[in-house]
Amino acid sequence: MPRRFYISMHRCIDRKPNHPFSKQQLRVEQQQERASAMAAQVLQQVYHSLHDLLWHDTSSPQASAMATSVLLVAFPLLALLLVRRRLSSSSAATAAREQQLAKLPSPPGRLPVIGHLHLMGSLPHVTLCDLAAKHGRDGLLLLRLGSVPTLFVSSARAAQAVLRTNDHAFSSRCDSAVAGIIFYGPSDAAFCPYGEHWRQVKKIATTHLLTNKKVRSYRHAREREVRLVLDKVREAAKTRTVIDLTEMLNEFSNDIISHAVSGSYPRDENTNALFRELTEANSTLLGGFNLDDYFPVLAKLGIVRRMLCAGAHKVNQRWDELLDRLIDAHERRPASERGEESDFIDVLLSLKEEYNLTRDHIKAQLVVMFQAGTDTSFVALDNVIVELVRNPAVMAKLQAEVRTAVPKGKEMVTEDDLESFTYLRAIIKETLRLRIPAPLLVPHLSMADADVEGYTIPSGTRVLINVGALSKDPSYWEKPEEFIPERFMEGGSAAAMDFRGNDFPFLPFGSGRRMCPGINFAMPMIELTVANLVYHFNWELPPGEKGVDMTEAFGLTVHRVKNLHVVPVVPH
Ligand code: HEM
Repeated sequence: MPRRFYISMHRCIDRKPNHPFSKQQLRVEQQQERASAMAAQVLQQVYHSLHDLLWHDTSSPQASAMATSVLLVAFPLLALLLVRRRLSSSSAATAAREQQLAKLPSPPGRLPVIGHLHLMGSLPHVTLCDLAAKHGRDGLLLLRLGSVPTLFVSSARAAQAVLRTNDHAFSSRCDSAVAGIIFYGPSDAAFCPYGEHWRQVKKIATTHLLTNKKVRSYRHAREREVRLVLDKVREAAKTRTVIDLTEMLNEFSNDIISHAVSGSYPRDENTNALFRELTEANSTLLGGFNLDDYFPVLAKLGIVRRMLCAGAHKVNQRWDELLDRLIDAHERRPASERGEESDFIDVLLSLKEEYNLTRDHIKAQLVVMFQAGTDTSFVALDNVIVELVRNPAVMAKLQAEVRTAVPKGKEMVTEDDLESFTYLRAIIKETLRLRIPAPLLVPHLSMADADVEGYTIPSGTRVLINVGALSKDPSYWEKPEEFIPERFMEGGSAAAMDFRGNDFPFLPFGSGRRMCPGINFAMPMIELTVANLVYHFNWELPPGEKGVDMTEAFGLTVHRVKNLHVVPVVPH
């Protein structure tokens, strides 16, 4: 807290009356003083608790931004809450809700105004595991993050109760002003609240954009993009140059999605780079600390909302211009030129009447495909390569699988070759188990009271499913912290376990109504890329480097802080 603000606040509290009062005036004055003193105490607590975040946890800009934002809003918010306290506590519905919430296990240390926010730290998925282990019961833990009750789910049984038994109650998304701007409403498939519109757009994603048939139609585009990566790596291998493989794979994932969204018409390097820049800008906006996630009442105030949303409006304007340009170009193109490989824009335009889609609805679907598809796929792909570099025996076994099946000297491994690579698929599964790109899924919101493990979870509760903890739960996984792809091979301890939403200890794509519709799109892209990278090259760490830095950062996805730098070597 700025010292200037702190001192002036105390001056205000220490002020003594300098003129006589009536008894009633005096009582009012005393009450106000008590409220002010309480406010000062609370702010002092807030200050001390957040002090650590601000000054000792500078590793994450998100943590600092969060702490700063909380400090900046704490005082007005507290005043607001003090005024509203009487009103809200008199509501019977609120009281009943509070009673239900009070029965749930919750960690100590809850502060006024910010609740448990100060306990989150810079890696919430890690902190939450620790808190759940210490204070959770029946796989459940209730946190008050700002003014929002948040249920944290960390057992496979409780996850099943939320995502399967009560899926209908837990299938909405939380209100977010920033997501509303970025996703035109939000009216996209991922952030749109549950309802008829969401059902329609999710149906479009699963039955028109991301079907097996559609994904197969992009096969040549995938192979072409992989070939471009191989060319770049081959150049570096000639001189044993260190390459930033993370950066290369990020660009590659973005290009693949760009192709699916807008095809090769009218696309160029600049458009791809712009897509990438805007997707990253969205990730920063959505993955950062957003006040309205924790203080929705405050965020509804005009001035606060304007401040919160300024950045989102700027980014949205740039998306808007880019997408308008691409949609216009697609509309001008004669139908005869579209061919079999129609892209997402073609498909959405063809569904306009059937689904009553406005231009903004179409744009929302396009933006979300970038957002949901790029970062997750890229992080998964990058993690696979990182684990291979860290586990040379696994790398050697995979290379043997691929190099035995594909004749030496072939220009590239194609999608026809992938079928027989069972070890490759086991490696991808094991990576998705040990390093889940979205370890808390996307937050769900309950729309009705629902029973979970004997507790009533009231409607309006935000729910985070810690799928990262489920896939390391020792009651389901042998040596859960070790990278052992063999567990997924025939005869292995997890041979029957799959990630398609039916095995609750293993949910990297979620489960139920809100499950990811992009598995069929992501898998061939990851398999094809990894198969080619290990078929053509051996991989070494740069001279002098002893290992890969695995420090993580939390955002829309969990990714490593440092990029993977490696040296490609052409085998003899
Ligand atoms: C390895 C890659 C991927 C992973 C690990 C992944 C993971 C996830 C997760 C965890 C969710 C949230 C589920 C929930 O909230 O319960 C999700 C939602 C979603 N994903 Fe993926 N995803 C991947 C790739 C893709 C791709 C390639 C696309 C599209 C091109 C895509 C599109 C979506 C959409 C539209 C949603 C929102 C679904 C809804 O809210 O109903 N994802 N994904």
